[in-house]
Amino acid sequence: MNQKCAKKMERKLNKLKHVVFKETGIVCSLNPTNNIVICNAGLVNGLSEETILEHFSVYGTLNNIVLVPGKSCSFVSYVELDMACKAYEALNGQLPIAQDNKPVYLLYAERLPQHSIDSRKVWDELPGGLVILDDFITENEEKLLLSLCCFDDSLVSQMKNRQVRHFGYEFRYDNNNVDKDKPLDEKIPKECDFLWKRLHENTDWKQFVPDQLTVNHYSLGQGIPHHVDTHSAFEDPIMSLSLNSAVVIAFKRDDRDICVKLPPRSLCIMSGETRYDWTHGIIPRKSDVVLSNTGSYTLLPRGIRVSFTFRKIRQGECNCQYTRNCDSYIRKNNSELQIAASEIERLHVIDVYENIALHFNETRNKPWPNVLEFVNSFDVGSVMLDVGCGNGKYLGKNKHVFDVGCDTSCALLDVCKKNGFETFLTNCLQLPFKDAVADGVISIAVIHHLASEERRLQAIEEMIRILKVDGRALIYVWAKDQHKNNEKTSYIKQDRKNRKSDTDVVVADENSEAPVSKGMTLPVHVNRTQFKHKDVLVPWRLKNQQNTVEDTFLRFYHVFEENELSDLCSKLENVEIERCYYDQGNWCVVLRKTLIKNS
Ligand SMILES: O=C(O)CCC(=O)C(=O)O
Ligand SMILES: [Fe+2]
Ligand SMILES: [Zn+2]
Repeated sequence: MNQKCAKKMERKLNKLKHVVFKETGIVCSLNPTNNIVICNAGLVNGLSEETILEHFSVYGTLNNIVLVPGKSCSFVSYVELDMACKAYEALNGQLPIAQDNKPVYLLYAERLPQHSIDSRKVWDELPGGLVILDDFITENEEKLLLSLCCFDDSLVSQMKNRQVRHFGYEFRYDNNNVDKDKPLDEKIPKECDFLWKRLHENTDWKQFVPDQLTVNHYSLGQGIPHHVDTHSAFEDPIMSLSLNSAVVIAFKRDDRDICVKLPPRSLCIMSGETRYDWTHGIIPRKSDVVLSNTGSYTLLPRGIRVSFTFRKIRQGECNCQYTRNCDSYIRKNNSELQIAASEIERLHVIDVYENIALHFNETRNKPWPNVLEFVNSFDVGSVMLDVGCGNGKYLGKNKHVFDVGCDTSCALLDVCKKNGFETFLTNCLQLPFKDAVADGVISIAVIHHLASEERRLQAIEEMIRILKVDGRALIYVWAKDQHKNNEKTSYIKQDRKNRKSDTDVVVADENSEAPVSKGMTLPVHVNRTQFKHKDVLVPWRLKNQQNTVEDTFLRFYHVFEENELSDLCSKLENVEIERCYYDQGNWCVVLRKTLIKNS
């Protein structure tokens, strides 16, 4: 390096030193230690453990890799000082792994950040009901099984997706189910029978004999997206035999992510909690990062992997206790909801708001900026309707428009009236207006209280009906995902200490249910936690002036998945979705009314 370059590098590193300190609180310098800081590449620029390991393990054994969420720096730690020095000399200012293929800049650090990467990603603890039996079969048996079903390798490697073959019954990926009345001619090969004898002799699974087999053939770089094997399709357990190559499979539940190495010839038994409540998936990549027994990170290259997944077809519906991923439970609830929808809305929405109106009013006075911006975007003289206006938080905000609110709660409309707003009483399913009279409609946190998809669609249809062509509507609904982009929403973040009003404290246990109508029950959501179900009862603890709890009410909510709201809106022929976004734990759309397309 000439002197000019050296000066430039020094200035660059000095600047980055401050950036790293600001981002992580870690002091770094040019004094060699075992820990190297990659100052300008991290999770935000798409750097992965795998890439780090690929380039840095060339110089020695790593005992830690730390990627900090949301940051553009990362850390690598070597077991020996001279390894770190060698890597530093070779890679500083050279290695183009940062964004735009710019070289990485390196410094040394005294310590690593406390909160490492994915501190959620764990290796030592298996989810409940997961068992891995190493060396379940011998190498000869592995060869025999591999020979049972040939995939043409030259053909396979050109395909984007893994190759799949079914025996006994076909698993259809279009509807995630099996045709139970259409068994295949090709049964599970007899050559597999020794597996069950061995299983019965060596484990507590004394009865299990599968009647369905899926063979997955993964070429290099292929994986399988996270999923739960459909509850109603297969019994418990599910067993997967790994052949030819090891792979890392991940199990996820809530914000936990457990990585498990499946060596070749091992049998992975997924039962109970693992089979029903955790998703499993294999990231598509060519190698995996594994934590060895000695605590060092190594790169485990993958080869072609074939897995034999054995299952037993379930007759009838599933009635497991793990309801969130249970298609049987969801289907039953949905059909019951269809029938009972209007009654549930009356008991668990309309009556509840009538009862909690005054208390609700005290807790709802801060308008959301994006809604205000929408309201303020209308011209002088525009006609605007707030469907489900509640206490009138968004009425009278734009002084140049003529705005009217409507709601099902007389008590909330009284609050509006006291503030001098125009309102009327109505249900959002039928708006008492002629077609095409309004320039704008807002409906904030309303249609998630409707208990069937048909009714939610009907409410949107009504809003569009009363809009003039080119009129715009803004709709907000509560999102099922309250952890979007790794940020918890204020709903999740608010804990007891900094909560202004103590209305939403935890009153439900995990998995508790409450009756709603005609023998039907719905899950009761635990406040301030992620949603487990889409149709839930959310507790409201009613407090009096003295701030003591008088009663608990359960409000019905249908919380929305990503894209669910926009998919629903797309069903209407005369709307264009102008914008779709996530705001304060809600999914939001801006719609524009159009003429009916091609008519
Ligand atoms: O390849 C594996 O081990 C898992 C396959 C799997 O999860 C499935 O086919 O449902
Ligand atoms: Fe699976
Ligand atoms: Zn189930």
